[in-house]
Amino acid sequence: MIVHPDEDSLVGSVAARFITKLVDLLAENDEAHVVLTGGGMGGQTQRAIRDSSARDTVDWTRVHFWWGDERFLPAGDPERNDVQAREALLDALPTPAANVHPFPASDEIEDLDEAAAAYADQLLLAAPEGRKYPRFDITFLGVGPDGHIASLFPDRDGYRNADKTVVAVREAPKPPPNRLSLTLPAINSSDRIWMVLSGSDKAPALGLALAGASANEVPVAGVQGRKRTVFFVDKKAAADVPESLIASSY
Ligand SMILES: O=C(O)[C@H](O)[C@@H](O)[C@H](O)[C@H](O)COP(=O)(O)O
Repeated sequence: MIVHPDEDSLVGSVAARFITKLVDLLAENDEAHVVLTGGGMGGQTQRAIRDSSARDTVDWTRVHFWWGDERFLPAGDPERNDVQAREALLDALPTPAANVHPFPASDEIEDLDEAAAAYADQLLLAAPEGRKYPRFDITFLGVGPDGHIASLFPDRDGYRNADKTVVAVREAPKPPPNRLSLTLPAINSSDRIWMVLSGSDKAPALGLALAGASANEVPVAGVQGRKRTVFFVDKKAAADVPESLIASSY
């Protein structure tokens, strides 16, 4: 857990760390796969990456972008996570369009379940032999006040089904009601999961997750990357975090 005094220093430091990590990953591998999130902190982090003076140290042509979830809306809708990410970051990068992998839009595939299956197919196409999804290097997640991550909300079925990589989400408590999301196993297949959250409304969810709440009640409690899982938070979000956990899990 890394605690920053305020939002600006939080997103600035996550952006710097992301750029450094990508440079290292691309020195070792031909490509890197990054999973983006929607929400306020996702957008702010993306803008901080775009505006970083170190941005051009990354060979962005070898980076692939995926999303952890999407709001099921028509292509180009300003509420879509991919539209927000293009505006905040991707449009400023030389990444080829073929490396950007948004979820289907509701005017491309009308049926939500078919759209979920289509994204699962896209993941499979990019997967190494015998796997269902690419090797995700870094997955960003925001966390809702109810502890949701991506579009995995509390007390719902189907998120932990290891056979599935993508789920159709209906009647989501956060608008819009129809969404698409990676499942928890797909998220947890990522080498690194970086959760970025700020504000006192997030403190109870973070406190519960760290106190051992079930992933069913507080989905963020089920997040566990293969190599590292880090919470990047501001002081307000860390209000209910025991002192002993701060920085020690980093
Ligand atoms: O589509 C979305 O809205 C998200 O992917 C969602 O999971 C978001 O990351 C959290 O709700 C946190 O959002 P904030 O950072 O705005 O609190």
